Order: sequence, then structure tokens, then C-alpha cells
Amino acid sequence: MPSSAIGIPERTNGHADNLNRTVSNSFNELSPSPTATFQSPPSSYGGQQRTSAKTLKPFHTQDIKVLLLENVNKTGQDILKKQGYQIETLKSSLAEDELIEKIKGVHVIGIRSKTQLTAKVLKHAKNLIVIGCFCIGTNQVDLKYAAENGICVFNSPFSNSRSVAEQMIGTIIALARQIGDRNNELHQGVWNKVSAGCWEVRGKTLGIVGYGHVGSQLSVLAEAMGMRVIYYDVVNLMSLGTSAQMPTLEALLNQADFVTLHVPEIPETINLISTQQLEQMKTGAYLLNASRGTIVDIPALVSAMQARKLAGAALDVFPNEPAGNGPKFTNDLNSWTDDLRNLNNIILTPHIGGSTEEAQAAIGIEVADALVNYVNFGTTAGAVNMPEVTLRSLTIDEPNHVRVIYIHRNVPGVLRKVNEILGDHNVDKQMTDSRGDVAYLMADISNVNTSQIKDLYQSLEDLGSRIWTRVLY
Ligand SMILES: NC(=O)C1=CN([C@@H]2O[C@H](COP(=O)(O)OP(=O)(O)OC[C@H]3O[C@@H](n4cnc5c(N)ncnc54)[C@H](O)[C@@H]3O)[C@@H](O)[C@H]2O)C=CC1
Ligand SMILES: O=C(O)CCC(=O)C(=O)O
Repeated sequence: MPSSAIGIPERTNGHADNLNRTVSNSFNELSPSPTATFQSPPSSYGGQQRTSAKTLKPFHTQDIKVLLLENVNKTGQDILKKQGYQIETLKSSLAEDELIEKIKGVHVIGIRSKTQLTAKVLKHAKNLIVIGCFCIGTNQVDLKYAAENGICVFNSPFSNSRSVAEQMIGTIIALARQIGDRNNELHQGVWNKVSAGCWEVRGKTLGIVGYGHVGSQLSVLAEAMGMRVIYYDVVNLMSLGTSAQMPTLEALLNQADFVTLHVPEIPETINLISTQQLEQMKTGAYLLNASRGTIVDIPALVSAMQARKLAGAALDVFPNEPAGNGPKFTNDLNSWTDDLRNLNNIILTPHIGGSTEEAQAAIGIEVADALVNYVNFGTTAGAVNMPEVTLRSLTIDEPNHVRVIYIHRNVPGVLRKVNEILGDHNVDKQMTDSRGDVAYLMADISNVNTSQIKDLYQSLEDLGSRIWTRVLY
């Protein structure tokens, strides 16, 4: 069935400057499909969950196409399947050309940290209405381009934070005791019982760069082991326990025995740790990075390790990471890979900071719920690139109501024009908000009969400011 027949409009072309839609919702399918399987959203979404909530039927759910990449957890798959959506799952991410082909037909895409949803890729995503990042980081998505083209993006802001913090605790001890090297040697049959250069972590100073969800959780765990915690963050934050905020990154680097990085990938954090910062660290200190691979200048790290400036390092993330599992961590990926592999006391892990059963199950539920609420009800609560807009559900005793969702460019005069159109009906409730250049309006209007819906939709579509119109009923 073509997308125009299922209530999700298709983009006319892929250019960012053309935000118009050409095809409408499915007005010839106003009677509910006998096979439609809409569910009320789960109970974690506040006002949306009244038992008497009306099930909105903007389209046949079985026509919604969902592509899930990078082994999204079964918890998330199950929630989406329960809606009747068509789900295709792949264990790995896709190269750009394959992704462009696949994304053309889907309404919903779920990814983790590797899939690059650039403007170039999204230009081909003519049916896409929503992206679910089943992870914390959203640097892999062009959030601005997505918003300007009416594509809402969700993530899971903290479901794997604890897992990352625990991995860091294990890694700090492993580095302090050179456990990685001893383990490698014994696997080769070499018994090497040494204490030189091996330390307790008690009383040592942990320097946390980025005191957000992961950094602050790590702070608490590290203090419980008797470490002194200092941190640096661009925001002034409350110190947990007896930790202390440092005025500058340099001050932290000068004092810390272990420096651990927990910042997002943004232009300001690329190569945050390079030759100069490594020089500012104490001789014999350790560096850990589980944020994003681009935060550390890796050739500079290799030099610092070779010069014995640092006693050890741990990297969970790399500038280029393989799309899937296998013997792929070679110089073909990053030119310095062999140099890293040849260093002593460097722990290399394949981006598994958030990879625990607990974290992945929780992320699957959280992001899939957000996707369902967006597709079925237009709710943007928790969106990372759109204004957050939500209204309580329509109820079953409100039969002639429709929910209008109008994503538009944030320019003067739009609300007046929209309300002129909606004003022919009774606007029961309405919420609108803007974020940068994009605004999101949600309105529940009553006394609308089905023959009026198409005109209502078309009038909104005809406004020059529109990015995307949906009418749910
Ligand atoms: N290795 C893995 O599997 C995982 C990696 N991550 C990465 O870790 C990053 C951090 O995660 P969260 O703690 O949840 O993020 P968050 O957003 O809660 O905290 C980040 C903190 O960094 C601070 N920050 C931003 N720029 C800074 C700068 N230039 N210098 C110092 N501080 C700065 C922010 O103010 C904020 O407090 C994520 O963005 C993600 O890239 C997250 C989860 C799993
Ligand atoms: O588990 C993943 O794929 C990514 C984890 C991560 O880096 C994140 O949540 O930002």
C-alpha cells in the first residue's frame, strides 16, 4: 500500500528548504480497520493512560513500517510489534548507501550509536516521522535537519548510565593493577607475578570530566571505594558526597590520578584531550574514555603512552567503529589501531559501556514507548529536537473529536492562521511550543464530522509555514 494511503504523508523531495508535504492522511479510510490493532499507550505516560482513553485511528497500524538496526533489545521490538507495526530488525548498522535504500520506505527507524543519520541520508527518508535512538548519545543524528523536516527524535537519557559507571569502576581497578596485561600474559602461558607499578585505588584522586548522569553516578561509586573525587563541567553543579568541582579542566588534569571522560560529542569536545592536556596530566596517571571516540586525540595518547607519561589508558569508544561484530578492529578502520593494540596496560573494549541486560531492556521499553506515543498520539514528551508537547487523551465519550498536529516553521502569524482554520470547530484544548526554528502545535477539536476532516487537513497543509500535518481521530 502506498504511504499516501496510510495517513503518513510523504516528502516531495529531499531538500531541506522544501518542507512541504504533498499527500494527505487517509481520508478514504475513516472507518476503523477490522485488523487495526491500536493499543492505548503504557501507563508510564501520565495523562495519556486513562482506561477510558480513546484509541485514535489515523491509519492502519499494520501499515507502519519500522526498521530497527544495531540489535535493538527484544523489549523494544515486542512493544512495537504489539502495535501491529511491520518490523524489520537487523543486528548491525548499515553503510550509507544501504541505509539510504532502506530508509526510503520506513516511517520509524530505531538505531543505537553507530548508525549515522546525516542530512544526506535523511533526505531520502521521505516517509520517516520519527527516529528512536536506543541509547543516550544523539550525536549520530543530524538533529537540526530532522527537526526542520518534521522528524522527531527520541533517546533514552539515563537508562544505561549506571552500567557505564560500573564499567568504569572495574576498569579503574583493572588499570591500577595491570590486570589486562597479566590476563593476556597468562593466556599466553606466561606467569608474571609483579607488584611494581600496581596500586590500590583507595586514597587516589579520580578526575571526572562531565558530571552528568554517568559522571555523577561514577562519583558516588568511586567515593564508596575510598577515592577522592574532583570533577570539571562547563555547568555549575551540585557536588555529590565530598566531591569537588574544579574551576578549569587544567586544574583537574593537574591533580587527578585517574581522568575519566563523560562529555557529549559536540564541537567543543572534539579532541578535548590532546597533546597539551596530556602534558598537563600527572606523570603516571591514567586516562579513561567511554564517551565518544573523537573526544581524545588518539595519536597524541599513543605518544604519551609510548613516552611513559601515562601509566595506562582505557578506551571503550573510537572515532570509527565497525558496523557489526567480527575481526574488524584493524588499521583499515583507524590508521593507529595497531599502535594501540601494541601498547602495555591499555584496556580496549568494543563500546560496551551501556551493554548490559538491565540497561538494554530498560532502553528498549523507554524508547519504544516514546515511539508509540508519538506515532499514535503525536506526543513529543522527552523529544531531543522538538518542543515537548502533550495533551491528555481523548476519551471514548468524545466521539466527534480529532487531534490535529501541526509542525511548522516558527514564524510570526502562524497561530492566528491556524486558529482561523480550527475556529470553525470547537477547540477543546490546545498546546503549542517552539524550539528554535520549529514549532509544534497539538489541538483536540470537537464537533468534527468525518467529511470535514479532509478540508481541515488541506487548509492546514496550504499554509506556507507548514512542515508536517497529521490529523488523528
Ligand atoms: N560507552 C558507552 O556505551 C556510553 C557512552 N555514553 C556517552 O557518554 C556521554 C555522557 O553521558 P551522560 O553522562 O549521560 O551525559 P549528560 O548529558 O548527562 O552529561 C554530560 C555532561 O557533560 C558536560 N559537558 C558538556 N560539555 C563539556 C565540556 N566541554 N567540558 C566539561 N563538561 C562538559 C555537561 O554539562 C553535562 O553535565 C554521552 O553523551 C554519550 O556520548 C553514554 C552512555 C553509554
Ligand atoms: O549501546 C550502544 O549502542 C550505545 C551506548 C552509548 O554510547 C550511548 O548510549 O550513548
